[in-house]
Amino acid sequence: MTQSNGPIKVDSKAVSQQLLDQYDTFLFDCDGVLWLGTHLLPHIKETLNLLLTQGKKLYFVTNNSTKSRAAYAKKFASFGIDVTEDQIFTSGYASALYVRDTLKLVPGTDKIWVFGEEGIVDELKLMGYESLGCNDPRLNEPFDIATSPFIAQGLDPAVKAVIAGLDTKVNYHRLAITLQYLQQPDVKFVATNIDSTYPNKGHILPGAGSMINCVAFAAGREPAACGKPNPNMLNAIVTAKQLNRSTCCMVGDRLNTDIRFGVEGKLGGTLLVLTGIETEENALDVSSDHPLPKYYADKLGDLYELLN
Ligand SMILES: O=C(O)[C@H](O)[C@H](O)COP(=O)(O)O
Ligand SMILES: [Mg+2]
Repeated sequence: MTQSNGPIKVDSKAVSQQLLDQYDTFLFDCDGVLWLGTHLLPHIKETLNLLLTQGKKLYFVTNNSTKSRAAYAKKFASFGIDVTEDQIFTSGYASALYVRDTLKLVPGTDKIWVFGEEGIVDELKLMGYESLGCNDPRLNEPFDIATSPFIAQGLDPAVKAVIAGLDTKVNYHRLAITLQYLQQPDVKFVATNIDSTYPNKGHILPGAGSMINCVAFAAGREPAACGKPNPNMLNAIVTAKQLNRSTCCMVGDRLNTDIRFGVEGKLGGTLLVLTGIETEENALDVSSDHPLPKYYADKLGDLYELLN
């Protein structure tokens, strides 16, 4: 059933075709839209192929910073989906761009402390930056102020920024040393993204924002958050790919990141899918603090199923 005022549900062949006809470019969120962890959602491959056969351009815009763009290309390949690195944008990449283009840190001289995973380190490395923290095995040791090498050796004065993101190895040692850097007033504080939760198969798990808030609260500081809905991330994509915003559609599973990104970024359309974070009730809640999508669907694969 479609709504006359508010989001239109993609629940018929006509609406599915109407949606496809309006846009020449689709920006896809990944977690909760394409997959849940290592589980590919139904008819994703078929939907992407359908769009390609209709001549659409496809880009993938994820707030998940745990993998680099190169690692994501491999993840797509593992599902038998042919996506190249230059179609992928991550919040880790957006954070590295921020360090280089806004903070203007000097590669080879300035270092970055990473409270997060490899995806951030790899993107920084491509820009010539050395990072500390992340998966340094010494951080896996239980924290003891008397024995922590990070406390004993003191802070590295070359560290000029902390980048914080989703860290599935989070522990007190990582939190404690990250806080030491954040107590330095000249060390900038960068967050990959603000997602409070992360959808996996059958479970909603703590997201990057929940971990970042822990160190932000301890430090009494507010980070610059680089992923969706930050317009700088969209500007970077629009410029790199020379996109016409009015013919782009953002597809996501979260209102306060994906749909806000599309609406405030003045993209022609937004499609919310219900395979991740949001429910149908949220999608239709006109009293919501967040912008509502133009369209919503139970799942992305419905675009394909309704047309076949
Ligand atoms: O907490 C996180 O980092 C996010 O919940 C998650 O990984 C977001 O990924 P996206 O849905 O943007 O692909
Ligand atoms: Mg998502």
